[in-house]
Amino acid sequence: MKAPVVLKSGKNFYLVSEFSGELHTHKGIIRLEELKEKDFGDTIRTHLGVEFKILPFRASDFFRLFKKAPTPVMPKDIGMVIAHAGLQPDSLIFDAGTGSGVTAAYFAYFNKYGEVVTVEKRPEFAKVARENFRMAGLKNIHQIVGDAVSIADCFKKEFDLVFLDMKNDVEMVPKAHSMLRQAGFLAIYNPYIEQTRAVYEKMLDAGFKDVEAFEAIKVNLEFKRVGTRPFVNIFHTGYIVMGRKV
Ligand SMILES: C[S@@+](CC[C@H](N)C(=O)[O-])C[C@H]1O[C@@H](n2cnc3c(N)ncnc32)[C@H](O)[C@@H]1O
Repeated sequence: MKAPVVLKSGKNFYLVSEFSGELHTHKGIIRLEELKEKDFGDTIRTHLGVEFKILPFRASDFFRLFKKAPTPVMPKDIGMVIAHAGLQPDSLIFDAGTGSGVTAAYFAYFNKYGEVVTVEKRPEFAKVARENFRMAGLKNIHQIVGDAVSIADCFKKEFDLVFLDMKNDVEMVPKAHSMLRQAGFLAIYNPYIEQTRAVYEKMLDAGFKDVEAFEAIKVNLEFKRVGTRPFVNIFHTGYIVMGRKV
């Protein structure tokens, strides 16, 4: 078994990047050298005797265990974009801004034979994302540090999907139209309604078709002895506007 691995006890998860030193958890200290003799599915104990299950680091852990710089997009929203765009695994994707790299990582993971170009203007965030991509073993991501608005001019009509989660997204809309191949999709994520309306209108102006604005709300079910009811951890994350170049 090789690093990285995930240690799980109840609802607590830890990402371990090397099998040396100590991991201080809120349930006690784990000597990481002991992991060298273990396999996935085994358990390891803290000095207080609490067991942690050893699991592989998978895409389902990206959102939970990536180091966070700016707030990442949640899997429920990324999943909507991937399905709505009918993403094929050999696509060319433009992602701006990179932020913590969660969106770019999911795009790269589900785009095994393709490439992701991700652009971030703040070098310190790009560094966090780079480390996340390395931990996740993702090799099909190309990082650019700079302003996506000017970098967009360097690309031709070659992208299958452009995803924007950044400032100046309205300004990016016509540029995204030029960068997309025929039948390619633009998806824009925004936490606020005013900005969502602005990009929606700009997408219509720029010639995008089938433009839709929506929100994905995840409602969990709580099963109790007295009955079952819905509960929502986080009600609102962001609005997504999607349109197609046809
Ligand atoms: C909310 S974060 C993106 C989170 C990312 N989608 C994720 O899932 O981890 C927005 C990022 O856009 C970057 N940004 C804002 N304007 C930008 C621009 N014009 N060019 C490149 N990056 C930009 C910010 O620095 C920030 O890191």
